[in-house]
Amino acid sequence: MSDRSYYAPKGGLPPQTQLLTDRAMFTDAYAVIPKGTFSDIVTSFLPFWDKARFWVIARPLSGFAETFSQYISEVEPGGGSDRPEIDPAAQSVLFVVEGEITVTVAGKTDILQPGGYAYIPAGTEWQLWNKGAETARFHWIRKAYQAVPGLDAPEPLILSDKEVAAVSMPDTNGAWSTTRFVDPADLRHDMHVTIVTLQPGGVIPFAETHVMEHGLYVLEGKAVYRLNQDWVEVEAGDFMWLRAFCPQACYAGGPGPFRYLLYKDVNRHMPLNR
Ligand SMILES: NC(=O)N[C@H](N)C(=O)O
Repeated sequence: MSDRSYYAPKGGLPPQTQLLTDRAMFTDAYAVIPKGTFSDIVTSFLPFWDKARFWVIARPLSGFAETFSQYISEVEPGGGSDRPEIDPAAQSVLFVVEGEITVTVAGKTDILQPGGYAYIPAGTEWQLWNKGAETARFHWIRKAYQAVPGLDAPEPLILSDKEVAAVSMPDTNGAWSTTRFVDPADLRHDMHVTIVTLQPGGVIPFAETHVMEHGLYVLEGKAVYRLNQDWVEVEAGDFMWLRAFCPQACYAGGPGPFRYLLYKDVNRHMPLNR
């Protein structure tokens, strides 16, 4: 551990006069972790990382029903890791929101800036360092890869949201669109991380109720989101975790686009009880 002061909480709490707990929610069907709650005292540190801290915003809870973990990751200049992952079963998606990270995946190095996306297959050697002058912030989403006999493992991907066209959802005339980093027809993948964009006034017009679990991190804008039987106001910086079959819909009520990073488990059979 090079610099111990980095690992101490720096303060950064809301003032004693302010109560920000009203929007945080944890229910059987969903959780809302609003941005005001990502304070210094709720961070995690991880083995083999330097000058890095993580807000764990999703993790498998029951050990069976939930599929993924998601971290908001913060790496100071000069920080990073030569051994970021310790679980050979874990595949990862990285998505940069601030600053710049240098990522080497299977010996190939790329620099990712805001909007940068990396898919790192399970069992792949990778390294990540912040060689820039600013603190870097990125999402790190991990899922145990479900291999299927007869299907090859997917290869690494490095992309940016600027080079992937958003595709309008059917019959919405662009009011609701999705940016897909992975071809939905590529069944080697068992998780998708996409960007969903709703234009002002755009809606998800019915309560989607499906087996896929979600992590939703709001990148931009404001909306009211239907989570199970509740309508919840959300804005940029908030996180929502939705269990399988949690009904969900949305109304983008802010003056600008509403965009979120969406995790979804896909393309696999469900385990059966024997
Ligand atoms: N809440 C969502 O954005 N859900 C997506 N339509 C989805 O499940 O793909």
